Amino acid sequence: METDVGVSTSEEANGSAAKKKPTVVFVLGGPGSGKGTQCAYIVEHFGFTHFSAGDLLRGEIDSGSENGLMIKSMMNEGKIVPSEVTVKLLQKAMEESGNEKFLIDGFPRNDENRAAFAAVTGIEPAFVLFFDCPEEEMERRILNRNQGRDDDNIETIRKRFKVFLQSSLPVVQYYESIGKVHKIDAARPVEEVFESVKAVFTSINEKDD
Ligand SMILES: Nc1ncnc2c1ncn2[C@@H]1O[C@H](COP(=O)(O)OP(=O)(O)OP(=O)(O)O)[C@@H](O)[C@H]1O
Ligand SMILES: Nc1ccn([C@H]2C[C@H](O)[C@@H](COP(=O)(O)O)O2)c(=O)n1
Ligand SMILES: [Mg+2]
Repeated sequence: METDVGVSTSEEANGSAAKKKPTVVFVLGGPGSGKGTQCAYIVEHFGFTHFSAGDLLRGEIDSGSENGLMIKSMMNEGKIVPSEVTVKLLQKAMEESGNEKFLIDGFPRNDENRAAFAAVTGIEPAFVLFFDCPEEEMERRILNRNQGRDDDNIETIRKRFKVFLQSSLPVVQYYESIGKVHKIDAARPVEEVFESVKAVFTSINEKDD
């Protein structure tokens, strides 16, 4: 097991009673690119807590909350749920976790998500992992996933790809423009992808020492 990654700190220079802000890494990539799979490995090796925005939203549907029906119908159309809902779920999950290092998977999905998270939490990501994978490979993976997700059908998958290109890629491009993206070739076998991911976290660990 590797040591923890302490990638960002917002402690004030004078060190007076300043509260350290959590370290957040956004994990982005198209539907089926392998975000959840790689996050499980990162958790094991680097001590992060993993939150998938999609999983939190599915949990909200299952809990029978008042937003459940709206979330379900948006997800079945491959649409992005209003940021207010998703940011609240992420903030609550982080507060309750007891950890200070988070992988946030599948978020921000659009510029509204990005701005709302920054405004509500005051947190900017330490960096962004972007899993780059061709659409045909992502489609193949999703169709073989068998996790019983309502949105893993070809009609919704195509809608999700369209939303990814139109709304999510521009967010990756924004973070690229400010030098925060580590792009990973995600079309390779799981272990090979993780070697590249590990190199990113290890090099950040070393820089921090
Ligand atoms: N590198 C890989 N090579 C082959 N299959 C993979 C690879 N990574 C993940 N998979 C498989 O592809 C499917 C999708 O992976 P995963 O659920 O991690 O993707 P995701 O990016 O989280 O997708 P989504 O955005 O839909 O939640 C899973 O069945 C997983 O086992
Ligand atoms: N920030 C987010 C993340 C996810 N959703 C919705 C829309 C997605 O199609 C669906 C599934 O997400 P995944 O598990 O594939 O990451 O959840 C959203 O509206 N906003
Ligand atoms: Mg996922």
